[in-house]
Amino acid sequence: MALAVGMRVLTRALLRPWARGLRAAPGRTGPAAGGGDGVRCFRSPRVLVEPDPAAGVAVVKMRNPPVNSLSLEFLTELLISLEKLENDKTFHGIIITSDCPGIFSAGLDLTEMCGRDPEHYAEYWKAVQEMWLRFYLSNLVVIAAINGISPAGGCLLSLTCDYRVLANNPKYAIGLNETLLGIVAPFWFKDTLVNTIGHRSAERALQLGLLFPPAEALRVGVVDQVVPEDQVQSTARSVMAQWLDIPDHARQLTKILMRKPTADRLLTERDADIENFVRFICKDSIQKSLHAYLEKLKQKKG
Ligand SMILES: CCCCCCCCCCCC/C=C/CC(=O)SCCNC(=O)CCNC(=O)[C@H](O)C(C)(C)COP(=O)(O)OP(=O)(O)OC[C@H]1O[C@@H](n2cnc3c(N)ncnc32)[C@H](O)[C@@H]1OP(=O)(O)O
Repeated sequence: MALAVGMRVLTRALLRPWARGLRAAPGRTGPAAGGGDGVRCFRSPRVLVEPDPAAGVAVVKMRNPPVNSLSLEFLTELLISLEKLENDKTFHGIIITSDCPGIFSAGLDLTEMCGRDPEHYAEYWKAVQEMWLRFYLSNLVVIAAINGISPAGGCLLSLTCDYRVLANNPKYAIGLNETLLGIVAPFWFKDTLVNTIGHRSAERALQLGLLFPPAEALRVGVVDQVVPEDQVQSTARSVMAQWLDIPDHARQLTKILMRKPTADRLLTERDADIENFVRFICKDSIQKSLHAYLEKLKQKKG
C-alpha cells in the first residue's frame, strides 16, 4: 500500500513537467453525452471516441475525410480527446485507428504549410509538436491499429504509440517519406524513428524516404505485428489486455524513463524548432515544390 502511494507520488512528480503548458487549446468538441454507466462518450466532428469502460479502454477513430490529413482543427480535436481520456480515471489505454477506409493518415496537412503567412506556420507547427509530445508521453497505453496507408506525419503519429499493429494489405505502406517531397524530417521525427528501429535502419529509411509495405515494416521494426485486415482491431484489443496487466505505475514510470530524454530535447529547443520550421517552409523553393506536389495530388484523379 505504502509502495503504491509512493509510486503514485513519484509518477506525478515525473509527469508534472510535461503536464504544465501542454494542455490542449479549447476547440470545437461537441457536448459530452453521459453514458448509462456514468462514463462520458466524447464526440467531436473529426474524432469518434468509443469507450469500453469495463475494459478501461477507448477506441479513438480518426475521421477527417478524405485522407485524415492532420489539419490544425483535427490536431486540436485529437488532443482534446486524448486529454479527456487521460483525465478520466476509467481509462488506462486507447487504441487509435482510422474511420477512413484504406487510409490511416496522409500525414501533416499540406494546405496548412502552403500559401499561408508565417504566423499561421508557427501556430500549426506548435500544434504538431504538441501532438507529438502529448501522445509520446501519454500516461495511457496507446496502441495504433493501422488500417491504411500511413506516410510521414501519419507514421509519426503511429511511432508515438506503445505498440503498432498493421493490416496485411499490399496497398498499405508506412514510413517517414519526407525527402521524397524535398523536405527534411525534423530531429524529433528522426529521434522517434531511431528509438524504434535503430540508427542504421533509420538513416537508410530517412535518406531514401522509404515507405515500407507490411512485411518490410515488420522486418525493420516500424510496426510490431502484421495481421489480416479483419483482425487488426481484435489484435490491438488483445495486445492492450496484455499491457494493462502490468502494474500501471511501474509501466508509466518505465515509459517516461525510456522517452524523457527524447522529449526533453524538443522541450528545450521548442521555440528554435518553430523558428527553423517557419524559415524553412517560407522559402520560395519549398513553397513551389509543396504547391507542385499538392497540384499533382489533385490532378491524379483527372
Ligand atoms: C538542417 C536543416 C533543417 C531544417 C529543419 C526545418 C524543419 C522543417 C521540416 C518540415 C517538415 C514537414 C514535415 C512534414 C511531414 C508530412 O506529413 S508532409 C505530408 C506527407 N504526406 C504525403 O505525402 C501523402 C500525400 N497523399 C497521398 O499520397 C495520397 O493522398 C494518399 C495515398 C494518402 C491517398 O490517396 P488517394 O486515396 O488516391 O487520395 P487522393 O486523391 O490522393 O487525395 C484525396 C484528397 O486529399 C488531398 N490530400 C492528400 N494528402 C494530403 C495531405 N497530406 N494534406 C492535404 N491534403 C491532402 C488530395 O490533394 C486530394 O484533394 P482533392 O480531393 O483533390 O481536393
